[in-house]
Amino acid sequence: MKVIWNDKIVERSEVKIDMEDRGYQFADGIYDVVRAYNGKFFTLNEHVDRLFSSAEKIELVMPFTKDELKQLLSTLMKENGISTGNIYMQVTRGIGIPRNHTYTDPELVPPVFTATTTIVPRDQEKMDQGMSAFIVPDMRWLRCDIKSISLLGNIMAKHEAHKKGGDEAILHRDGIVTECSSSNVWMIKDDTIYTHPDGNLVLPGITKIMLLKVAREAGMLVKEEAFTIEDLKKADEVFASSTTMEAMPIVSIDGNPVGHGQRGAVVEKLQQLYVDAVEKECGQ
Ligand SMILES: Cc1ncc(COP(=O)(O)O)c(CN[C@@H]2CONC2=O)c1O
Repeated sequence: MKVIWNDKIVERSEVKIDMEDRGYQFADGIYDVVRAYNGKFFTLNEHVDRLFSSAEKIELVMPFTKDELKQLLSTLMKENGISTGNIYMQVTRGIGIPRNHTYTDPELVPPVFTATTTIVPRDQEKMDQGMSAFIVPDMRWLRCDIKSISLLGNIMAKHEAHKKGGDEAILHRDGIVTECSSSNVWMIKDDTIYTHPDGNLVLPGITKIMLLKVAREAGMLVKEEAFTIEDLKKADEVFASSTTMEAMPIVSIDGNPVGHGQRGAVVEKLQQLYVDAVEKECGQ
């Protein structure tokens, strides 16, 4: 498998990351994950726009234009012969010698870009069966809108859930549900769909944007409104959304069944609407 290292497509073994790269020492960097189906990217523009938005928020100067990046990503997908799979891409602020908290000068120190591909078919069985989640306090910082590689808060939360046998962690701040450790979270009550509004407490998920769009186009009632842990426990259906999971039912929370303990009709409909949107953009 080839990878991207800065502006070149190379063998993975050729990549050399300096031990004083600020991404390695400070997690001073950003990332994004974009998915392709049938060899075509889905919502590539939205993901590239978000990556550039994250860069702007941390004053990181991107090393190429959006079009140059899209071209590079398309070439990598073709070189690796990816039909249905993901690209993980990240940018760090580059090498900081000597180590210092203040930012390196982008005129002197180039950022470091890397991207890798993985072949990941849709996990239809998991999407049918659903996953389990545990509620974990959201201990992250207050700029969760930035897709940062500083993910300790996220991975520690997911680890808490895994230790209890769960697939995902549902995060809350003083009882208000925000999102999951690596996905947005939604609940359905009396056929109304709820998810936390965008802002500094959640990542503005691209899958979330797409689900809001297709749900509203289908005449479904959707509210971008925060809800509490108590609301969540009384929900008829709960699901998570991300580029890699699409709309993934959550059928148990803290070991207790959600609704009837299986995927509900609203989530199943949303899954199909999302698949239809994918097939419209990427073909069958
Ligand atoms: C904290 C968090 N919230 C929400 C989302 C959903 O965003 P998208 O709908 O744009 O994917 C992600 C995606 N996390 C990516 C998706 O796959 N792997 C990841 O780390 C995430 O990490």
